[in-house]
Amino acid sequence: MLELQELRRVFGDVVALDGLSFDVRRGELCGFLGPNGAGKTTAMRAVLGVTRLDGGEVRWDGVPITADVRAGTGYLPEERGLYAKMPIGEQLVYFARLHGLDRTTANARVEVLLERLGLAERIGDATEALSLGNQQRVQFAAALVHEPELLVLDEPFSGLDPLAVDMMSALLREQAERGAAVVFSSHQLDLVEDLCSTVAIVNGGRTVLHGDVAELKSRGPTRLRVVVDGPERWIASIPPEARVVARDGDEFTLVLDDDVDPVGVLQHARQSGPVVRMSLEQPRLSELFRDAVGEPV
Ligand SMILES: Nc1ncnc2c1ncn2[C@@H]1O[C@H](COP(=O)(O)OP(=O)(O)OP(=O)(O)O)[C@@H](O)[C@H]1O
Repeated sequence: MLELQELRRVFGDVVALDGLSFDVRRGELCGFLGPNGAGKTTAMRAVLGVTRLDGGEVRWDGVPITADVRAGTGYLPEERGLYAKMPIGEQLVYFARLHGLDRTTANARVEVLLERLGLAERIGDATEALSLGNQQRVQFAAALVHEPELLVLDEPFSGLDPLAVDMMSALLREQAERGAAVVFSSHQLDLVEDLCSTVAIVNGGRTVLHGDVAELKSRGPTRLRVVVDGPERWIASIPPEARVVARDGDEFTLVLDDDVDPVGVLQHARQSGPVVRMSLEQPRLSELFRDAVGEPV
């Protein structure tokens, strides 16, 4: 398991990490979220030892992370780095070999990965001949070609088309399923909600929400979606414990305080006119994010 414990990093007047803590277990796919400047890149760089810490500790399997573990980690850095002139297949085999794979295994892995990422035809092309999105696919392949136990990816999905997002999502899921601890930063909250088992949300260098996605959603406030025929009279008398957070024509979304009985709210609505449709819903991750961070993404 990867543990970030009370990480602290200061750049001049800026406190980039202010006691940031969370952990990622093997088999877990963790979305690392936070507004711009929240400290995600700095924290990931600290995990890899690319930036030093002013306090706190990164641990792997219960002990301070070693240079060997760092060297074996699959890392997609913010500043992407591929050899511009080298054919992508050769390059990936080279990275795999650096991580100790024999040539046959390296070749086989690279072939499969390029196929899975829709780049099989481009195996002999130089990086610089590829579009930026395709270069990113190659960079992504470079991070996981050696099947690392720990994968740390800085915004792997940014700027990718939906097909690439699907391909990379499937590969990331498989990495976690084979037992790797996977953490990646993203601003794509719906994608993270679908893909990740856990999330860590940071703001101002501190963790403001961390845990299992399903559990966090179930703990969030209940939402009631109601379609009422002729709702004007009802709206005027909705109790303050049931706040209308969205309206689309006759469809209302209400957030209910914990102690409010949705049935009571419904009965109240029925007195104003026929209720055409109603459903109880859990909050979206984007709402939990906004609540935790206190501002829009
Ligand atoms: N090398 C540096 N020198 C000075 N300040 C830095 C440096 N690196 C990061 N910072 C500052 O630390 C804070 C955290 O930055 P960081 O890049 O970790 O945020 P982030 O969460 O990755 O943001 P984004 O979502 O925009 O990528 C910011 O205020 C940033 O300006």
